Amino acid sequence: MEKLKIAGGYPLNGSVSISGAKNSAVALIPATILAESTVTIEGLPDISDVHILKDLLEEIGGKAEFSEGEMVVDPSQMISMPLPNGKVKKLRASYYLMGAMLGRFKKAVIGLPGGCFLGPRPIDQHIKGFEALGAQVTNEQGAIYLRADELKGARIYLDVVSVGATINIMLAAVLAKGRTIIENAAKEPEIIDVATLLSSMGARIKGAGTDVIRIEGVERLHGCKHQIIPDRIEAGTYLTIGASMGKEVVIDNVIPLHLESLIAKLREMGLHIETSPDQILVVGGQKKLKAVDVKTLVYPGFPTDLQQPLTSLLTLAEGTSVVTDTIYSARFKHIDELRRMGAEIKVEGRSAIITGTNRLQGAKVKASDLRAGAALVTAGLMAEGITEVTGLEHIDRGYSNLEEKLTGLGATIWREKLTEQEIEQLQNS
Ligand SMILES: CC(=O)N[C@H]1[C@@H](OP(=O)(O)OP(=O)(O)OC[C@H]2O[C@@H](n3ccc(=O)[nH]c3=O)[C@H](O)[C@@H]2O)O[C@H](CO)[C@@H](O)[C@@H]1O
Ligand SMILES: C=C(OP(=O)(O)O)C(=O)O
Repeated sequence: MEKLKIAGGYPLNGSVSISGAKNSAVALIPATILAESTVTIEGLPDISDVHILKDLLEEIGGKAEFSEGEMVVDPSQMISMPLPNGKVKKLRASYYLMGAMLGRFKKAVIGLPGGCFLGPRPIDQHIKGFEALGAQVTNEQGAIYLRADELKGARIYLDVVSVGATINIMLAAVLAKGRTIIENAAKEPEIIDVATLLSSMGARIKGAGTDVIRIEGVERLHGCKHQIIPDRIEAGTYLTIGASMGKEVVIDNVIPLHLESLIAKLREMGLHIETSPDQILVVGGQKKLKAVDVKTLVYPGFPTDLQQPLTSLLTLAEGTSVVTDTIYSARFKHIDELRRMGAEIKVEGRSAIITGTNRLQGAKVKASDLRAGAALVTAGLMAEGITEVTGLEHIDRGYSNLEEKLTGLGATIWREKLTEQEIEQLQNS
């Protein structure tokens, strides 16, 4: 086990290149199951979620090679091996194995997913979609059993706008007979990315990125090559870091349109931001930042995944900010840790109320989930003195080469092994 150590309080400068999107990668990799020949995905991030999904493809008989961001998957020998336990529990997106395996084999057994605990994260809308397509679905001792004699297109209205359910139903429907219509679909850029891959494989999909997606089932799908989109959440994290400690920080390999809600908020706080087709420049440290109110919403609203890092930045703003998470009921586990660093924050229901302070102080803190980790690293860079962050298994799910990227901006951040005593303390905490 390891910890990150950060010597905070120093200005950052330079450029950082953004990796491929985690939330696309974790759907694109399972989508390869649907093809009859080799699929190559370029630009994948080097994160644990990607490595685990590669292992899971191998567990079901696929051949997968991953190096320098490129994954080559030969799905021809895959079988519908049950995966009730084990690695499926380590990430959220293992739920995409349900849609992809149901689509290809008409049967699957997949353990309920893991991922960040942010309050209850049911998958009832995924199941509603699979059932509408003709599958029988049962939950037996924490694993979902899916089986269909035949999948037939259907009209499916999502009661909750869900990224996962939208993509999972797409995966199951592309090889179903006839037309599927997903209404009240999620519109996140990652959904368009998955639809682009599936279309390159021969699927017929219209409307991805709008709230009505139409799919005409096809008989078979073939291999192809696909370039993943950049990670808007990783980019937003570095943008927030640049806003807090940057003199001039350039975020490279990004689609600024995907981050309009964050850019608008940062401008409202008084930051100078410029965009070009694939870069964002943020100029920080010029004047005191203004407090703002933020409410997380489905895309193109402010992303819940950036709520936690933004909270760290708001601890420096003049006045009181209110951050409300409308997507998750318990995405505030980073707040107690920020308080240890001197932040003045109270949580009321789904809102965090942040009173700006002059300076955070380095402390020993623990990441309870992926973006809590991003928030604590951001706070550590802002704080005076040394911050130690544990819980790196969460951060490593979503940030490729974090220390290298931050060191490239001039940060002093490094990893150290935990001592036996520290491991014991963590286990008892
Ligand atoms: C792997 C991945 O892409 N993860 C992202 C995905 O998660 P995930 O796909 O799990 O999130 P959803 O969009 O499905 O969830 C949104 C909301 O809908 C609820 N819900 C969802 C499905 C369902 O069947 N029933 C239901 O009630 C959830 O509890 C949550 O409150 O989108 C979230 C919202 O942008 C992001 O925070 C995650 O980073
Ligand atoms: C919540 C997240 O991830 P997951 O859905 O994979 O747990 C996230 O990326 O912030």
